[in-house]
Amino acid sequence: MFRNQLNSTNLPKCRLFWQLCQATTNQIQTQTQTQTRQFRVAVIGAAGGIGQPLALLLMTNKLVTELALHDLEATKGFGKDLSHISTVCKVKPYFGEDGMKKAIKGSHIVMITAGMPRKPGQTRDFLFDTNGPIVARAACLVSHYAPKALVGIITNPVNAVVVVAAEAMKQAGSYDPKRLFGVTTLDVVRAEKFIGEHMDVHPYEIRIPVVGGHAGTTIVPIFSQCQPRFKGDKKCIASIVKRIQTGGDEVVRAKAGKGSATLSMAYAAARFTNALMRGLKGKSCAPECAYVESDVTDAPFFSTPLTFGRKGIKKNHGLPKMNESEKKQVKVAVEALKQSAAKGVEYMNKMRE
Ligand SMILES: NC(=O)c1ccc[n+]([C@@H]2O[C@H](COP(=O)([O-])OP(=O)(O)OC[C@H]3O[C@@H](n4cnc5c(N)ncnc54)[C@H](O)[C@@H]3O)[C@@H](O)[C@H]2O)c1
Ligand SMILES: O=C(O)C[C@H](O)C(=O)O
Repeated sequence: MFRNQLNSTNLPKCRLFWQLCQATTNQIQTQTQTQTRQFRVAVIGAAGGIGQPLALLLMTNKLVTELALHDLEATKGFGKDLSHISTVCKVKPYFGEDGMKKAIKGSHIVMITAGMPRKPGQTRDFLFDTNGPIVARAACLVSHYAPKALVGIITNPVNAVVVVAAEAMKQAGSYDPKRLFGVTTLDVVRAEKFIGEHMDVHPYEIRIPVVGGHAGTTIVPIFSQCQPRFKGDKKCIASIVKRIQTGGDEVVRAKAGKGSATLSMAYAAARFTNALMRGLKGKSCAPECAYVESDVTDAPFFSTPLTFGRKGIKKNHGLPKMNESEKKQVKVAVEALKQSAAKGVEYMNKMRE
């Protein structure tokens, strides 16, 4: 129809009409895109092994409007690179000590991945002295400049530094336990992958809660609640549990001194961020496990399945039904997590003195 009109003698008028139609269509498309893409997400430690692939995955998430990328190292180069990707997401690179505040300000979600990864032979706990202060500072800035933001902490040792973050936020004057999360999604991702491989089922179809914390025996996959029902004997379960608990060591060894899990972690963090954003939008999402302040056990922080909403945690589903062996594993985890939490609190108390 438009082509016919364009062939007529009335060309200038038709062209104007055509341009108006085009402009309206573009406007509608842009509005639709911006209506669905509406969150500013800050990645702190963005130039690192996890930060870069996480930024790439978030760039392609329809819910992200703006990515604030901060690192002590320069973020301008890879920020520029990302900014050429044909999505409507804007990239804002920041660096240096001052840049963190600017990256955090105005963000709906802050993902913290800043800090050292471990080397073969080291435990995650070994990183506490280096990474504790980094997380404390970031948490303090969130408290001041984005007190309503949801904060995901990836930096290790998660079991202790999430407590450091909580204490830092309390000291800074704004802490909401519903908005602070230790990211343990990689343990769930590993469980889905290893169980999927064992049962010859697509990992997307596996659902299994992994409760506790994020180190060794504090990682407790609840096989009795695996869906579809796990097929395998006790020996088989024990060997997959062990592999999930030591998945991080497996990668650290394979990388032979060049860091720890980055790509699988970026995948897990992107999945977790997406779940947080769906909650913020009031959309439904399958529960995800995360390490949060909790009264589910005697440990002050504990990972259990959570449903997210507009203000962070909407529902903590608590401990799933467990068999005797799983209950024993949780007991062991609780004792270790009490110690990790005490370490985090003690550190922040010393900082205050
Ligand atoms: N939660 C988990 O499941 C999980 C999984 C994998 C790794 N991790 C942890 O994530 C952390 C990061 O791992 P990575 O492989 O990306 O390390 P990396 O060394 O590749 O990157 C870390 C980045 O943090 C930056 N950084 C350091 N101090 C900073 C500060 N004060 N402000 C801003 N940026 C700062 C560094 O410049 C670097 O670019 C490690 O502590 C690692 O143990 C956690
Ligand atoms: O193992 C590590 O140090 C990194 C991370 O916590 C992981 O589980 O891969």
